Amino acid sequence: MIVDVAAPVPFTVPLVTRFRRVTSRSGVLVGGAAGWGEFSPFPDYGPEVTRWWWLAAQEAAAEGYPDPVRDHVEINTIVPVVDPQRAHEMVTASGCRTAKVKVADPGVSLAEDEARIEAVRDALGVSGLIRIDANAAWDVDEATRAIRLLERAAGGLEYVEQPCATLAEMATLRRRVDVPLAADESVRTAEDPLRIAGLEAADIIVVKVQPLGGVRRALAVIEAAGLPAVVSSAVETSVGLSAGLALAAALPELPHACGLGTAMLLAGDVVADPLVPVDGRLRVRWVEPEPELLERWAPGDPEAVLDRYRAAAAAAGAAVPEEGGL
Ligand SMILES: O=C(O)CCC(=O)C1=CC=C[C@@H](O)[C@@H]1C(=O)O
Ligand SMILES: [Mg+2]
Repeated sequence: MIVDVAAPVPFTVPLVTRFRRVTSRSGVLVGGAAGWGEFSPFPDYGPEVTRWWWLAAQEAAAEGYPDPVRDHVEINTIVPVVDPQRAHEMVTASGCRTAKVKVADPGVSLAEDEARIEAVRDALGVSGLIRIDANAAWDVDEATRAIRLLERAAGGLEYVEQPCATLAEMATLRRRVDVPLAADESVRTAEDPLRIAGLEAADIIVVKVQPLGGVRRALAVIEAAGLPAVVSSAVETSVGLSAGLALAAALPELPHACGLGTAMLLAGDVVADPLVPVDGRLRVRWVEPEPELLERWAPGDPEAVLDRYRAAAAAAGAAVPEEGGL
């Protein structure tokens, strides 16, 4: 698939809080006949992985998105590893009824995770939902112990996201604890969800559009897995978030809040009216970057960013234009 567009526009936007060991998000925006797409893989990925992210951007630009079946999507707020007071403030300010709390970060104690979760419960009230994300940090025994403690601190958990690294561990843990388990890092290729379902390793799959190569591919993966999906962002600008919003809007069933509330983790955005949830929901709409904002967020080293884009395109077996503007 080759897109008939102006050349890709590189950007770098700082994060307000360090997240996933990065302090800024860099990538490329690509405009086409159907709209705008974002290519923003995390820095540690090589072309064999980033080619999927490239395909997602091309889909948005060239084909656009499937028709939505809903006009709003319920959103969870995200609580990074911050102190309890900050966690409380973030949840209150978000207006969301569901919060996802990061836990088990290296060097952070379980007691600190408990205190953060208690603050989140206080901010949400009894009717709110709390999910936690351990990013594969625990083995089965550690996970069993931590989940019992953190479930008590939360007064009930909606689910635990990727407690352990492997599907075998997840399957064992799932038989030991009552809390539902969600697979995130274990969902990176189209085959993964099928294995998860087959091994009964998770109750829910977390799905991100860019790593799966686009909205249509993600829809097919979810259908094949036969598990409820939570659509999450890859901490993108509002252009990338709109691909997640399109996926969430097109899914026949959407029983959980989606992880698309990450615009506020960025110090700025490329669109004039960013996709920030209002009353815990995002209205389904598509966005366009503003030329002045693209200038503001132009990277110090645009060639380095564009090189990654070209390498991804080459890995995907396509050619991309070298030069141009908006
Ligand atoms: O799910 C959300 O609410 C927000 C997105 C989010 O948490 C993540 C996005 C991208 C990379 C991650 O480390 C992180 C996650 O692990 O889920
Ligand atoms: Mg996760």
